Amino acid sequence: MGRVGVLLLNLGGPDKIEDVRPFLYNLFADPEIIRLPFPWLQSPLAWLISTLRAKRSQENYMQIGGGSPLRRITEEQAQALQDQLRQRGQDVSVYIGMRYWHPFTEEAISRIKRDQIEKLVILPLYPQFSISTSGSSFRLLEQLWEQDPVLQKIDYTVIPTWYDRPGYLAAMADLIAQEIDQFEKPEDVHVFFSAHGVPVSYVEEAGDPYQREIEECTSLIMKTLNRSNPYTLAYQSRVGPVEWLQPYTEEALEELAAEGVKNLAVVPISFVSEHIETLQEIDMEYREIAEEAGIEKFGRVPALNTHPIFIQELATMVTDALNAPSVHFSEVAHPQKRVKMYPQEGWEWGMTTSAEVWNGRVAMIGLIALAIEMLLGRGPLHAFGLLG
Ligand SMILES: C=CC1=C(C)c2cc3[nH]c(cc4nc(cc5[nH]c(cc1n2)c(C)c5CCC(=O)O)C(CCC(=O)O)=C4C)c(C)c3C=C
Ligand SMILES: [Fe+2]
Repeated sequence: MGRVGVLLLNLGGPDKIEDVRPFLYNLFADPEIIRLPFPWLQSPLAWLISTLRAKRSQENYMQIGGGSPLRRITEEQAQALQDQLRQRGQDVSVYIGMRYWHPFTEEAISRIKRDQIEKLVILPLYPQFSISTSGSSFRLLEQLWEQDPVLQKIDYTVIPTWYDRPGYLAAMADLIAQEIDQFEKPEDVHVFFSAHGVPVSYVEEAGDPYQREIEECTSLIMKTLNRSNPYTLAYQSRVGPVEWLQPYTEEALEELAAEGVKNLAVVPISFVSEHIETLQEIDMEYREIAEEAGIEKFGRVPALNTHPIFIQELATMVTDALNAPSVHFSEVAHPQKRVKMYPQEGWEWGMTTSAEVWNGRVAMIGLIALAIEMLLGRGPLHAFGLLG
């Protein structure tokens, strides 16, 4: 085998407070996050949403020290994985490709080309597949491959999803057991899985397997834990006006408290590193909601980060993938149907509901843009060079 590389895919997060707005812009400019029928609308809308959301998001990042720990933790995971593979006699270089912030996927690809990697394993750091996460990164890579004859010479393989791998389940069960054993009566603790949500339309209309994989994953973790504790699964971090997967975490917490649950161990389930949604949303916002509702002890199971069993499993996945037939983007990147963010999204000509909805939206965007322009003296019209 020639030079071997592993490309770890992740979301990326703002390193410092000034990065928050451009990070949000990159996120909302991704058609796998907001899909619009007119591609030309994507950038202005991303600009508008990121500008409107930046202040609130910055306040949240300020509460966790002014930036995301994601880059540091992903670098630690990459180093630990490289060490583990080298201990197993596999001379492998590990690269990090973030979707929305540095080091960007494009930067990782430049390094992979510079190092003349001949065999590449592509491993998303998302245990469950979603169109909005692993799917988005695979789409980007597929486009880079299509444009670049040098990349086309690399013998690559993709690991699309790995929520059911024994080492991952064992590491999660180990962290949960450690947390519930800190309670006075471990057998009474309610295990509360909080997964990152996605809009319902991703699952129901675009065929995203995310919800099914999350449900199977929680059940497999509980089997691996092998204790009789009751458990609940809910979804956090919804954004925007559409319906997301339910139950929502805040409502499920209040319901459990109303049922008399006093001891809770919250398990972040869809991501393997600490990040803003564990450190700020769960540890601060949801803790407050739960305690106000009557939960007496709110424990939080840490994210895997560099848990040794987890790192060993990543290494095993890489060696297994090197010995198995290759899996290509065309087999994993495409949702079965078109993603719809809104029920009326599909365009139909004529005096139709969809035309009314889209006329209304365009008018709303115009009004909001005008309001921002009038309030701030700067706004989208300046940004697009329409005003001096
Ligand atoms: C598996 C995990 C994730 C899924 C699924 C996911 C979908 C998804 N996210 C947004 C919008 C935002 N996500 C943001 C941050 C963020 N998202 C994930 C993971 C998943 N997202 C992580 C790990 C992070 C944090 C990165 C960090 O800085 O530590 C943000 C920005 C933060 C904020 O302003 O709240 C937004 C916005 C959508 C719309 C979506 C599915 C369509
Ligand atoms: Fe997200």
